[in-house]
Amino acid sequence: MISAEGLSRTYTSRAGKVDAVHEVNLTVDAGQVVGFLGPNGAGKTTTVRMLTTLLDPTAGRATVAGFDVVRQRAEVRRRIGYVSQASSFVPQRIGDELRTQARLHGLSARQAAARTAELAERFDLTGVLDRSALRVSGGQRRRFDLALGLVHRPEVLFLDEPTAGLDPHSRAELWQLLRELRATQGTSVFLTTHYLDEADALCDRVVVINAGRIVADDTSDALKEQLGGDVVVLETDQLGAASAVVAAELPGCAVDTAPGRVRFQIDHAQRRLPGLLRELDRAGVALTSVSVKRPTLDDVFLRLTGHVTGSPLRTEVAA
Ligand SMILES: Nc1ncnc2c1ncn2[C@@H]1O[C@H](COP(=O)(O)OP(=O)(O)OP(=O)(O)O)[C@@H](O)[C@H]1O
Repeated sequence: MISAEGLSRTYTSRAGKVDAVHEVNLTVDAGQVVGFLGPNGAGKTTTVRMLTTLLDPTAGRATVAGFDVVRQRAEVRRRIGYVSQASSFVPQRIGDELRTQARLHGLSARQAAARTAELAERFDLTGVLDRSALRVSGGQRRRFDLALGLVHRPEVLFLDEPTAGLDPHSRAELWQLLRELRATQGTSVFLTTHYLDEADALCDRVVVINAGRIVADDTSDALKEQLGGDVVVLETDQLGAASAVVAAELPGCAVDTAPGRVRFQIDHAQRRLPGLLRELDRAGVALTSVSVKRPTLDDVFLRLTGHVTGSPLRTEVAA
């Protein structure tokens, strides 16, 4: 559905040249939901603008829904939906805007009214169809943006930070809608986000870009696996005996002890812990607690990019 080879964009300004996107290779299959992550200035928007025909690449090529983004711009546009970060200024009433968009995409007046009713129902907008998009809540506004992007039943939907600025409740609602969309429509989705948990929860694959280059492209689970397994902490007063059992059962595993606890890292802890716990019990080691921490996508992101993402969620939580 999306294919990019060597896709590049260099900006030239008075300050000099910026390699905003450098030789990006990318594929997104039909029905896949791919999260596109990167720190500020990494090249996400530039990539999305090229894939949505809004900006010409300076090198390389890309096809979306089978059409070239430069030579077959109109064909691409007909088949994609793009919900941008800054939703457009829409003074019209929500219902009118949905109908107008449907007519612009070639639907008859009757079909446009039917499509509007269908989208309003699906995105829970029925009660606000007579209101201007400037007079609804943030969550309703994002749902309206999404409905607008889907009016013409696009094959590929581009979402630029779809839940930025939403409160946790509206965010959860939007996640649910995106999951339903994926389950029922088979639409391919390319979603940029700063929220690592969003990529984890919604996406089949995560592509990480840093300084214009793709630095990871895999499932979030596979990326987490690369971090070297789960961190296990055993709380016990019998440090010597506990570390000896761990060392014997998990040869080569680095064991770190501190007063009251033994800590180590292993792959697939859930599968390997029961056997280890049996051996500890057999050796007479009393444990007061056992905890397992899976690496998070934040850990992966930090390792790949060296940045802590400017996650709006964290700011919200902290505020
Ligand atoms: N029109 C432009 N002229 C010159 N440089 C630009 C232009 N647009 C973007 N850049 C530069 O290109 C790089 C990539 O920017 P881009 O907006 O694609 O990043 P981003 O990953 O979307 O960032 P953010 O998460 O902050 O939105 C940055 O260094 C940016 O300053």
